[in-house]
Amino acid sequence: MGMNYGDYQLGIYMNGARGVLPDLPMDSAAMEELAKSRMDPRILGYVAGGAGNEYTQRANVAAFERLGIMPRMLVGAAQRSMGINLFGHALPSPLFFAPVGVLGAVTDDGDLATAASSAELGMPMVASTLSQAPLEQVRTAAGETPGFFQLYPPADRELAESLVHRAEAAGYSGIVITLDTWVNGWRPRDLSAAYLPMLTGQCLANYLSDDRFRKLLAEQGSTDPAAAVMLWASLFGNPTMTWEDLEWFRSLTSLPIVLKGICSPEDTRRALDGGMDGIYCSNHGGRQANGGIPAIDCLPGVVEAAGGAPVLFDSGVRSGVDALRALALGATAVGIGRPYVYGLAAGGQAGITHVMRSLLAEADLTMAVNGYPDLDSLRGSLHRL
Ligand SMILES: Cc1cc2nc3c(=O)[nH]c(=O)nc-3n(C[C@H](O)[C@H](O)[C@H](O)COP(=O)(O)O)c2cc1C
Ligand SMILES: O=C(O)C(=O)c1ccccc1
Repeated sequence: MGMNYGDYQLGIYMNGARGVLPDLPMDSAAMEELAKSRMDPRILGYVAGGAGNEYTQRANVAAFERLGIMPRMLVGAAQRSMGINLFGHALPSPLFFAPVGVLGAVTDDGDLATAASSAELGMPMVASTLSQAPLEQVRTAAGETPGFFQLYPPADRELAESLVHRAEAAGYSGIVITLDTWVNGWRPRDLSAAYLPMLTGQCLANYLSDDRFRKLLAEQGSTDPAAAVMLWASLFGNPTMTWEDLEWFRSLTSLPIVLKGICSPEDTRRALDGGMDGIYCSNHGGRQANGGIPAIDCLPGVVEAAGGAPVLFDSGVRSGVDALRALALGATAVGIGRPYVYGLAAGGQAGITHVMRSLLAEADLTMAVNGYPDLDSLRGSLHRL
């Protein structure tokens, strides 16, 4: 008899039958509450907060509730498959770890704990440029599971090249270039605490360990930590980038490149015409711009314009059912963001793994109940409420 991800449920009930309750919460909202009680208030504000009055952040989540899955009976869905193929990699599930740049500020080993969960679950991690452990160590900790490196292209092109070449050498399977964070959005929670983790020197390991960055630092005259932070701040973003730079992106690597932060069909076509290999539809969880469109409402247009190219999606996924909704709208793979960060804060690596297993189990059981044995059959099953 094959295994289904939903079997995680049975183990929990069996434990209960011998008097053992789960030591971690069973849904995203409860996990978030527990994490909040265990987090430093400034880190909590950074993770939980978003742009402006956080309308877009809330709307991202709320928009999922308007999408209902039609149940179909007597389909014989005893075995479900959630496997996907992404850039030639056969993956056991469609979930992945969205890039989060302050994992190392949540717990010292946050990046490595996430990578260890990635190894354990076969679920790819998109490793952020802003990590506390250098990208090489993160890759090693992810073991056999393929992973992607998320690049914030710095203003210095040689530094960008150096980071990409390091990612290639370390064994990453592709590069995710984030386009929506050239400047930091207006974030009242962080402003009230006057707190940005990177400015206290956290999560800059990829820069501090980089030959090009160190050369630039040496040229500045001072190599003390404050000077390194100032150099980082001056190089981090590059708001002058335009579509003209796609050729340069393409020249950086022969690995697959995915552009993150695309929400419009026009931009989707432009990216693919310019030689990009995939699209990552996301509004950064409402952290960057307020007053936007819920990301899930942008997904159908992006999928259509992508014409079969892989479409990754994140922003607002809080349950296994939300993941199914995004897959039913045509996403190839679904990124989990804040929920696994709360798992990390509440329970370390075991907390991350529990969050991901719970999402997978809920998705699998919902497919079983509703009569969808695989992800292809889910397509077109959504009804707008
Ligand atoms: C604390 C935090 C840090 C993040 N850092 C990065 C990052 O370094 N690079 C990036 O591309 N996206 C980053 N993101 C955005 C996530 O990849 C993702 O788009 C977002 O979390 C999705 O929204 P959700 O978590 O509300 O579902 C970050 C998100 C959070 C919550
Ligand atoms: O917090 C983020 O979402 C993020 O990715 C970021 C990166 C650099 C500066 C500010 C925010």
